[in-house]
Amino acid sequence: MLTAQITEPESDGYPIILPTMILPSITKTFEMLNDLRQNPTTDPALLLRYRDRQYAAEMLAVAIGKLNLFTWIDARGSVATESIQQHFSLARRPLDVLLTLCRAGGWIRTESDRHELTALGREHLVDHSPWFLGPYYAPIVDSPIAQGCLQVLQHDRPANWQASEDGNDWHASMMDEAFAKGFTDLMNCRGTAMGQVLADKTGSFLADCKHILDVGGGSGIYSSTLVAKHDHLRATVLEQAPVDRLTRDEIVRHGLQDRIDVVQGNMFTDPWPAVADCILLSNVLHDWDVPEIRTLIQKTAAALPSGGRVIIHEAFLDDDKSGPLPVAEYSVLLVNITRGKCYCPAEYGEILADSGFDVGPYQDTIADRGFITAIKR
Ligand SMILES: C[S@@+](CC[C@H](N)C(=O)[O-])C[C@H]1O[C@@H](n2cnc3c(N)ncnc32)[C@H](O)[C@@H]1O
Repeated sequence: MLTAQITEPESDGYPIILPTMILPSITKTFEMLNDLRQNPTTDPALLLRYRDRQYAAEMLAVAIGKLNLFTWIDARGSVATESIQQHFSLARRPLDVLLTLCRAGGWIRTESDRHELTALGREHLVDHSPWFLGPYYAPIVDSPIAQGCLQVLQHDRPANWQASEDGNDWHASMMDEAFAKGFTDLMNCRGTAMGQVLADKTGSFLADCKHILDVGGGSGIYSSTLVAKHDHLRATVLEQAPVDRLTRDEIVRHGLQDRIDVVQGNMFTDPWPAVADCILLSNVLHDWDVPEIRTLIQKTAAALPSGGRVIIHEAFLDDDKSGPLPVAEYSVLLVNITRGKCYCPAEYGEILADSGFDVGPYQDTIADRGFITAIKR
């Protein structure tokens, strides 16, 4: 990206760009691109939300137009999750995501695992109400994304939208070089500002740490922002092929190859490098279901010394799973393209505690993301 320096407006209202001013300005732009210590001054949350909420309307359309879920709940007054699951033959993971979306949207409320409609849900989502809005969603109820939502709800299998053309899910698609490049770029651009804020907010937690292991680190952007802001840190990124090659290129682009190395490996089946006193799991656990999360957290515990630290960074639900709405919407995207969904701090906290960690409080970072920390006992 090249920019030219723009001078103060002249009397005719147009700025004058002098050739001699262009070179220092270009240099400044490249310096800014490489200076990972410089945070943006604005909040990109809405720009990310438009993209992150992409599946939510279709999931609601399916709940109204294919299941008639709200009319069914209303006829029963209140229902348990298991009754919904059995009656509609739905899988546990996507049903949890759908119910979270419904609570966050304010259409149902849940107490002791029993769900009932709110006034908003009863007036606008029940098919015999005079204010029923079902027909408003009819045009999208058979769209490819809606069909994918229905498939996930019924079969718990990610649909293939946003994966490669051959119908692989996201995980299999990441083995393809071209797909992996596009998706790693996507995560990298999102990670710059998020990584900078994460680095700011974890400063005191990392004060006594020396080496971070960034598991499933993608482009390595979080390692890069952490070491850029904290001079005492080094990092190792553990990534699978072919992403690991992209990771190396990105780290060289930032000039951080002397402080960050990259190890190629499968985080589930290969041993993790025993180098770290802190492990970062950024946007990794939310790609997986609970058994895989338990495995990754147990491997985290095994790779750390006593007193070792862990940071889980991603988009978190509130512990009662009634919001925040942007995260509930993002969870619909994740349940459709990965084997995971968004979780709350309490869910990870329980697994961390079982695996020998003392768990710290949740903290926000930027754009609906945040992190929890834990220290190995
Ligand atoms: C959603 S991305 C997160 C990337 C980065 N940590 C971030 O926060 O942007 C998940 C990453 O996990 C990596 N991954 C998935 N399965 C893996 C495996 N079995 N072993 C190593 N890495 C894996 C993917 O290649 C991908 O880069």
